[in-house]
Amino acid sequence: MPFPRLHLITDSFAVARAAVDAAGPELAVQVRVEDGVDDRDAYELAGKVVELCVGAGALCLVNDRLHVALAVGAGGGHVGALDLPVDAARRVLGPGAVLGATARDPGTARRAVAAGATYLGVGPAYATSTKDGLPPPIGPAGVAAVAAAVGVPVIAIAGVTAARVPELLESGAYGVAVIGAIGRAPDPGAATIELLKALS
Ligand SMILES: Cc1ncc(COP(=O)(O)OP(=O)(O)O)c(N)n1
Ligand SMILES: Cc1ncsc1CCOP(=O)(O)O
Ligand SMILES: [Mg+2]
Repeated sequence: MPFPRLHLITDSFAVARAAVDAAGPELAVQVRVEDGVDDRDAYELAGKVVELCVGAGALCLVNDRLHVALAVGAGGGHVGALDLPVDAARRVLGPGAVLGATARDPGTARRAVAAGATYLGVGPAYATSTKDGLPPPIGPAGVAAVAAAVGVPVIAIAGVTAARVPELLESGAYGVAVIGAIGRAPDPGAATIELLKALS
């Protein structure tokens, strides 16, 4: 199965289940819990999501907490500027794991790939209310600058909707990552299908 173009970032098993039921192996589910959540709760959620994903052929990734990713047998993890450095994360996960890294500019992107990143989460592409404290959006042009600089999949993140997917693909993005477009949708399964159609 090719690397997934649609990445759902969530801390809800119900949302993950609806999206996996709709997308199966075309989906990556990144388990991302708030900083105040205990490792035990993160472990229990991630274990349920991994079981769901394995049964459907979907990829499960764990945000930040790579020890939890290893403990539950996830496909890999994602790190940003406040997490383990990419080279350390690669050593922790091992050579075969999927390792995502956050980048918003070509220099950071190149360094992350050189350090062992499998894919890059690139943004914030647009403004979003989901996460506070983000730097200014880089827009499709910023995504394009990163995509032109690296040879790994670029997953655009922040403010992503199905309507914005075409311009992101045009900019060179391989795929997208979303929280709200699926997680806050009245019907997460239908929202998942809408995003997959936009990505196809
Ligand atoms: C696919 C993807 N891209 C970017 C991020 C953001 O990661 P990070 O910068 O470490 O911020 P937090 O998600 O930890 O708040 C991501 N998680 N996934
Ligand atoms: C975790 C994260 N990192 C950069 S933006 C973001 C949140 C994206 O949420 P949404 O898809 O609802 O804009
Ligand atoms: Mg992080």
